[in-house]
Amino acid sequence: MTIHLADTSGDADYKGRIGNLIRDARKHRGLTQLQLAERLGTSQSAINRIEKGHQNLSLEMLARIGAALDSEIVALGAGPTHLRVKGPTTLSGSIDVKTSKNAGVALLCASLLNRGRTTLRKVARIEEVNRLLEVLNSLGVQTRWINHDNDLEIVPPRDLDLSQIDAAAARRTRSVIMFLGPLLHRADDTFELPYAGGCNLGTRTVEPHLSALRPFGLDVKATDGWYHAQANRTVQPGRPIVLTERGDTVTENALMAAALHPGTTVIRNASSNYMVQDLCFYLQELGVEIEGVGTTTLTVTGREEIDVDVDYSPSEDPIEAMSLLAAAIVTRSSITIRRAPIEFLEIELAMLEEMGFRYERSEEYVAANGHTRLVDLVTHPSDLVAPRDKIHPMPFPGLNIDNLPFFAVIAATAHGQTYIHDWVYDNRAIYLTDLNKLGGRVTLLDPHRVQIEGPTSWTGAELMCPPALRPAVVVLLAMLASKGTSVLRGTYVIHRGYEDLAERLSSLGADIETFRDI
Ligand SMILES: CC(=O)N[C@H]1[C@@H](OP(=O)(O)OP(=O)(O)OC[C@H]2O[C@@H](n3ccc(=O)[nH]c3=O)[C@H](O)[C@@H]2O)O[C@H](CO)[C@@H](O)[C@@H]1O
Ligand SMILES: C=C(OP(=O)(O)O)C(=O)O
Repeated sequence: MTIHLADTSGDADYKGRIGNLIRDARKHRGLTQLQLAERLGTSQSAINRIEKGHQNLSLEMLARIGAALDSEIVALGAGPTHLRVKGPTTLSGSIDVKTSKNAGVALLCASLLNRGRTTLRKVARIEEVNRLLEVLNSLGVQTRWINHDNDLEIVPPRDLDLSQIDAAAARRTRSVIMFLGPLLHRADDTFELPYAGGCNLGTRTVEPHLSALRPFGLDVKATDGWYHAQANRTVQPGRPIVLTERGDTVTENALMAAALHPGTTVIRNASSNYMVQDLCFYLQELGVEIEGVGTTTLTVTGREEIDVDVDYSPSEDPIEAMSLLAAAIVTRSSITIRRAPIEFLEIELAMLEEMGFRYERSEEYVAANGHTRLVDLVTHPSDLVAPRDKIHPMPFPGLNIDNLPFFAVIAATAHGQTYIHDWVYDNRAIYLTDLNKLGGRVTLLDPHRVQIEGPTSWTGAELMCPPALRPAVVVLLAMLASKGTSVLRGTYVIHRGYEDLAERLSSLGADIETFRDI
């Protein structure tokens, strides 16, 4: 993938300017061209060409140069990125599923419980994680990517300082709400957090979080864009905490509050979803006792203080695995999806089988967290038919709500009419009608239900990313199957949850270019 220009100054001029920046940064670091080449595993003549502006540079190479020179100037952070997709594509080859966004963000929040060093292995290097790292850094937490495997080291300070919190970063992610559980124990009696942000999926209540934390003595009022929290540490849960919704992050907040509460807490109607399980396994490594992992009743015996150097490997992302399955299905491709967390995909695969999807799966093996069952999946081009019944999500072990949008693009390739019922989010189904701009026939019956008529003859078009992660990826996948050139603008929303998705699809044979307006 190559950076292209949308301005009039010309490609050569742009490459020359980048080359100058790299030369200046190298000199500033006191390195010779040869020394920089050695750091990058390339030749001195390649560095010479880059500095002279005679070399096309991939974003990955620019990132590596930035890391080698410890220099922001080649990070090219400014301006939105867009994708240009040429189709239709047939994919081939193998791809590994990366670790999940949702476990990643939960574990970053949970690291605040620990006074010791947390090392997280192969963390998804995505914008959602970057925003949380910015917030953690602003509290005085030291974080460091320690190698090219995306292993991340987190060292909290003795005392957290919330006075300089990076509110701008915090407001771009909803996950910051999971700071409440740890901060209840680690902050002053009175503290403030900026309102949580994230994708535009309609109203997402925070009330279940507040009522789950109230039994631990946390009282939160929301005014002027801030949560004003008051912790009364003499209050302890006297009876089981019954969640009113089986939410993932609310369960995680309750777990984190319970982890530093030295008594035993019972959490009922807990989510047993994948990210909650990863959090439980991490907390167990910290010495917190948890019974019932994978069920809806969690019994947690916390600790007065946690000060452990811990090493944990979050598991692979079922939503990324589903995204890759959808990519294979809509492009009628045979690919191998390695490291798919099968226990969180079983219902999705059963539904796909009912629609006529053909695939093979390997023997199961265990993820690096020592618990989650993985398989390799080999997809085959399949003629799909619409399912007889509606497709709808349920809390785990149901069809995952974040996987539901992928069934829209899959249904659009199937013969017949498919109904999809998203009872969870007020706004997400609406964005699925963006598929119509590429030739889809998606009818919004009401804000929660769509009817999809297939099969579709996809045609390339230019559109903005819908302001929601999964629908944006769904549009990108339809573009892979679309005839001609498509442009997808403003892809931050995709980078929020996927690491190098365009590059990785390109490595399977997709024709995708990233470009910016500068
Ligand atoms: C960082 C993270 O882990 N994010 C996930 C988490 O967000 P998170 O846990 O923040 O999800 P929310 O609490 O916002 O719940 C999502 C929506 O579902 C509704 N709801 C949820 C549970 C329930 O039993 N009844 C009910 O009505 C909520 O009111 C809300 O409208 O869970 C969502 C639902 O699985 C996923 O889409 C998100 O990817
Ligand atoms: C809705 C999602 O996540 P978040 O909770 O980060 O908005 C998602 O992953 O699709």
